[in-house]
Amino acid sequence: MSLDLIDPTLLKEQCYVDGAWVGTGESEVTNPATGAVIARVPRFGADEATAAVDAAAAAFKPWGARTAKERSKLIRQWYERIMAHRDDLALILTSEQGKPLAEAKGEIDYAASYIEFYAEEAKRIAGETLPSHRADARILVLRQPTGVVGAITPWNFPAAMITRKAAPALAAGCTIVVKPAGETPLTALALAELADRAGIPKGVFNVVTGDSKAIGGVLTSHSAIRLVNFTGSTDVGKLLMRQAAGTVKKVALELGGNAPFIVFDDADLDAAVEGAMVSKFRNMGQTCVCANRIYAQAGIHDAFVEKLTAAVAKLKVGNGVEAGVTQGPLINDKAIAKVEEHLADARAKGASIVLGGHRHALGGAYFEPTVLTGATAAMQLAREETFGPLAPVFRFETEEEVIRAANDTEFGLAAYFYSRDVGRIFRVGEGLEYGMVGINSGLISTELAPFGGVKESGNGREGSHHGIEEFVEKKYLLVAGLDR
Ligand SMILES: NC(=O)c1ccc[n+]([C@@H]2O[C@H](COP(=O)([O-])OP(=O)(O)OC[C@H]3O[C@@H](n4cnc5c(N)ncnc54)[C@H](O)[C@@H]3O)[C@@H](O)[C@H]2O)c1
Ligand SMILES: O=C[C@H](O)CS(=O)(=O)O
Repeated sequence: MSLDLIDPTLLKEQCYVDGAWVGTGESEVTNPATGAVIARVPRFGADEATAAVDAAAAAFKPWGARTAKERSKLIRQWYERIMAHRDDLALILTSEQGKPLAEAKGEIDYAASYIEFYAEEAKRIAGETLPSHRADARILVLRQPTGVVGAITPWNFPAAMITRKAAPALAAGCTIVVKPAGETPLTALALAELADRAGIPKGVFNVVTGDSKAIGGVLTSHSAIRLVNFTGSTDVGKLLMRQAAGTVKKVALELGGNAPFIVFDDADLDAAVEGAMVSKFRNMGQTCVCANRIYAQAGIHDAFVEKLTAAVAKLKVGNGVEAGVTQGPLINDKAIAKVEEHLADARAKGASIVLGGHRHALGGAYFEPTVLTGATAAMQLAREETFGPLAPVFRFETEEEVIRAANDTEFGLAAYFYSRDVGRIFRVGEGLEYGMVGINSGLISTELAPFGGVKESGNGREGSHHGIEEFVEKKYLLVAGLDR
């Protein structure tokens, strides 16, 4: 089945290794909106993954030997080709992941923004000299590329989760092997095609699809891999961390979340509803930074629930390629089952459904955007990431109580709150144990900020000048004998 692309050659059904398209399509890629098979990609294993890492290792020294300006120019050319093919990339993304086309175009812009940023950052990776302890010696600190990067990425952002790693990696002089999620390989392969067209040398950027355990086993053990860069669930992140320990690799982890979204009595209620909508229902609730628990202070609770429900009722569920659709399908039946499990548990423990609460009449992987009230800490949805269009509202009385509740989780990725009290903004902003806090905004992600979490949400930072640190090693030279 072909997609209605302007450039059909962007739909790749082979892996990209060492500048060549290799393998034959065995694993089906399906459209979650229709269940139709849209492509077949190789089911590579350990041998093919090893060949990809060997290619990346062979390309590492030559790529690192290029000047920063040369790397910058090539990375910029990759950005320009992505933007030139934005609509096709968005259609491929929606077809394999399900998000509405408008959101997919937004993701392509967001993904490209990391490449644009790090094309420039490549020229700003500077070393330093430090005051020496000896008159005859000088201390020079170099920042050199870490080495070959093994990247494993999730299905919910098939473009951005790859460029958030590949862009700083290439900027630093690293080479990379990417294993995208089995559900959404086509976007990654299209990005590889555009990297090739941009003139990124062979072996620098490689994409392999297939057996995640076998490929992950190579990416966490091959001696040439110096950084394992993972975005996905906390459970898999812990597994990869253990596997990487065997060869003492650096590990950068962007893991699961359980975001609290807090609305105080002094909030701008309309702004809070707008923020809750974008934070909760973006990508049908399938983002790591989605509001997972919505806390409404007693004074505004009922008014907030009424306004939120009215906004949710306006969401349009359907195939993401259809005009006006704001909620596509979830990625698969397993995702639906998790939403239903959380819903059933919550209702059994006293929650009430205000809106939605059922599989959508469209069938398949569609689910009604849902609002619950009466949510409590005893419910599964308070402890686990729902990853679906389920908005549970918790009532609270005091600032101290809600900070305790918000922090009562092993996760620490994103948190949000709405208040116009400057003292409260600093007390709560500093008191929340998260890597990122949105204050009076439900959308916080940008390439200009260091995205990442604490606790069991991970340890890496992606974006801003901080995002280059994972990809460089500091080495110092002590140059002595300068008095002879
Ligand atoms: N913190 C972030 O920036 C961020 C961003 C997106 C998604 N996520 C998290 O990812 C999860 C959803 O994505 P998902 O379902 O794709 O996560 P997942 O952990 O199931 O899969 C992520 C990737 O890991 C691979 N994988 C799975 N098991 C593996 C193994 N044993 N060895 C090697 N690779 C393996 C998958 O094929 C996929 O490519 C959610 O928890 C979400 O919060 C976090
Ligand atoms: O799902 C995780 C993504 O990192 C969300 S965002 O697009 O960066 O906000």
